[in-house]
Amino acid sequence: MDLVIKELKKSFNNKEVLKGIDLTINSGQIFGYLGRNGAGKTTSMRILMDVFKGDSGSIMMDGKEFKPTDYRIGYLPEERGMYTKFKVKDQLVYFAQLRGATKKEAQHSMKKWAEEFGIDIYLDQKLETLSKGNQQKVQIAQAFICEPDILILDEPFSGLDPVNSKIFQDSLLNYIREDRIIIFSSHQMGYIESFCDGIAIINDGKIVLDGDLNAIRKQLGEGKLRLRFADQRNLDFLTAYDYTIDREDVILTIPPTETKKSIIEGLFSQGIELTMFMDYLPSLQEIFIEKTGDNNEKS
Ligand SMILES: Nc1ncnc2c1ncn2[C@@H]1O[C@H](COP(=O)(O)OP(=O)(O)OP(=O)(O)O)[C@@H](O)[C@H]1O
Repeated sequence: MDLVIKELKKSFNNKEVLKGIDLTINSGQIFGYLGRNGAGKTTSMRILMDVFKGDSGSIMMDGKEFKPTDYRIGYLPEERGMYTKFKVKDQLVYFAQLRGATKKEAQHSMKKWAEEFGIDIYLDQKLETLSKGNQQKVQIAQAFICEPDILILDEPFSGLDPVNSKIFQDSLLNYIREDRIIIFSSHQMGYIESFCDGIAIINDGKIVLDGDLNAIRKQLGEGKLRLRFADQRNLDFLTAYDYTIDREDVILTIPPTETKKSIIEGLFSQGIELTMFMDYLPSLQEIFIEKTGDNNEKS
């Protein structure tokens, strides 16, 4: 499946929140959607969910107009919204039925996902009697129930301890299928880096970067080298170069007159003890700050 969003705009009270979003989201992988607080992520996801309409623009699925009612959509909202006074099992069955399941299918799916996330022992308890982390697992089970075609997860890891994070990561990776779209929004860059192939960064209502994460890292790292020296206290031999320090490493910009090879050979010929050198690949955090930081906002 290919979900293609074009020129999507949305204003609230005359304030333009989405300023013409262009995005392509492919099935069969986890798509990472990033942006600073208030950038417009939730607004875009809510339009996809048909909570409200965009003011203009188009959303197409496989070349046809996207109709949310044609798909099962699982949503884990950032502000968790379940009924705290209801029993866990009743809520899960309710959400399954909302997604079009019969009572029998709903019961079956409720049991399956409750077991998957280890909350089957709480099924007869009211949600409010569970710990925060266990409530979070109920919310996650709710998103997966009835195997949605489109799964939208907003900060799914918040509140999970490392063991439960791992259970959730495994479930998420198992869930990937060619006929499923998974959209994952988080401020925790490590998770996006470890799961997502395609990413998009939204800043102030516009997409400022999108594509395959590995390709983006390669492209943005071009022309730079990561070097590590046995002794980093005195780097006088680098004065001719433009470089920055990243913990124990030096990130060096290759000048137009030189190549990777000439730099390394030059260092060796001076007898400098180089313990590691590699192509520089910026982290997602560095990319994010570069694309959404204050300097960028002013430009
Ligand atoms: N229903 C609404 N009415 C008025 N303004 C809204 C509404 N929903 C969102 N906004 C505004 O739209 C902007 C984008 O909000 P949105 O929730 O989409 O951001 P976000 O990227 O999801 O942020 P966060 O990372 O903080 O969750 C914000 O300025 C927000 O105040």
